[in-house]
Amino acid sequence: MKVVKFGGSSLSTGEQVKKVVDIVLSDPERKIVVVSAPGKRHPSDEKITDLLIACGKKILEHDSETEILNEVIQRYILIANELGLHESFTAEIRNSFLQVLQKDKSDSVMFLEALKASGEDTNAKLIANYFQLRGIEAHYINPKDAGLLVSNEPGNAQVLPESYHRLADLSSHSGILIFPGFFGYNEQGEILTFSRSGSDITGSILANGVGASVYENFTDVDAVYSVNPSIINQPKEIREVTYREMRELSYAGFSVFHEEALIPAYRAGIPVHVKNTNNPFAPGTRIVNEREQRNGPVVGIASDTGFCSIYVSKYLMNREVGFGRKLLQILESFGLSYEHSPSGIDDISIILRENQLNSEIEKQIINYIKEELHADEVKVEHGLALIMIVGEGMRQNVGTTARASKALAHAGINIEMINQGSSEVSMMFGVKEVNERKAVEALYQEFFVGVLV
Ligand SMILES: Nc1ncnc2c1ncn2[C@@H]1O[C@H](COP(=O)(O)OP(=O)(O)O)[C@@H](O)[C@H]1O
Ligand SMILES: N[C@@H](CC(=O)OP(=O)(O)O)C(=O)O
Repeated sequence: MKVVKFGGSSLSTGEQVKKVVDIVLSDPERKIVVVSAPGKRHPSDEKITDLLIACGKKILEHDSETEILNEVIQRYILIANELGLHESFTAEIRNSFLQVLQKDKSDSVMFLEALKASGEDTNAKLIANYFQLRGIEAHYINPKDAGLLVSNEPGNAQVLPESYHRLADLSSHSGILIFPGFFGYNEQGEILTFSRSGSDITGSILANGVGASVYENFTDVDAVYSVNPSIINQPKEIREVTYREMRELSYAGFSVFHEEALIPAYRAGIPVHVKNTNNPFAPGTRIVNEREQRNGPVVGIASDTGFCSIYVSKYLMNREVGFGRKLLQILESFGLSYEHSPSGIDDISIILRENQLNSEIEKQIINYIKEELHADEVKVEHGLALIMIVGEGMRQNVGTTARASKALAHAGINIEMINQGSSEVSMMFGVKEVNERKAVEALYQEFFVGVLV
């Protein structure tokens, strides 16, 4: 049995939904279908989820939501009409949104959670309806009825372990099951969403629960590319990548697959296959436990912006017991999470996402570290991009750091920091954000041009 997930880009129009249904029907193993809300039809379009968030904010600010709400409803009606669904169903769509808007707003966060989830929920109902119109036994499945329990973390929910055995029952359900992605329910029966793009996570959880033979993730590109295609035109495709490599690449910027979506599939040993809805016969990319090392040490180069570093130096820091702990405790007291912490004998840098800071918090942290830890110097550097080169082959291969540093030096890029992950499958370079593209291009040239991956 296969679990198949279709992203928002695969469901943005009626034409796209028809392709999705054809793909599902072309393989009888494709039984559980996870769907996102309709995504962008063209680059300047808006995703339904973004429209719903904007709509919810208007309501909570007592502003008029009518225009955005109509836009949302019209998008579904357009799709429903393209698919030839019955008029009574289009009326149902309108009513279901109006019902969500009637919900209690005293807890604004939970109200927004329910509104966000209604994008996937409505789409799952719509798609089930279209399967039925084509004469196929298909059922919309509600995540609460199926037992998808999640933690109480709005916009960042985590699956609760007891979900898995409950979800296992889906495998004995008749027909094709259409399951809305992106959300589950807490123990009180309230809706909570995963982090953005989290339908990938739903698919992986279901694949684990039913013990699928494969989790197919359909999107709008032929494969996971070795580098973000918006930086390099037509980059090399990755045929096979390990869970560990993909986890690092997703974390570091490969938005094609959600960074949290690998773990459930990995734990159950289920391969993930990324494929293109618009070109389903392309081989795609397989995410597996082990792969053959054929084409050099690096499988992919990811990058992301929006980081800053807190640099702390103190003479003889290495001899001071508990220095690192105290420093991290200060960050914890401000509720900050950190990404990396490269260190030397007398200094340490803590890399954070800079959207967690503002000038006031920054000032307080600097003073706190100076006073509590008697640091010689504390400074914050903004506008950093992190470039991650990833590959299992880096563990056995000597000289990868040297090649990468040389390539960056040739391109005239100053490396602000280097950090090699303890797993030795990744190496991170911090550069100024303005140099992100140039750095990725230089590294791509070094590790991929002329190499078959
Ligand atoms: N390394 C990469 N390989 C492939 N696509 C990538 C990569 N990095 C970023 N992307 C982007 O991810 C997009 C697909 O992800 P997303 O828009 O979330 O799809 P979906 O709507 O299917 O969930 C691609 O269109 C591409 O622009
Ligand atoms: N619709 C949700 C969840 C999701 O996974 O969407 P997509 O498949 O379009 O990335 C979001 O936009 O976050």
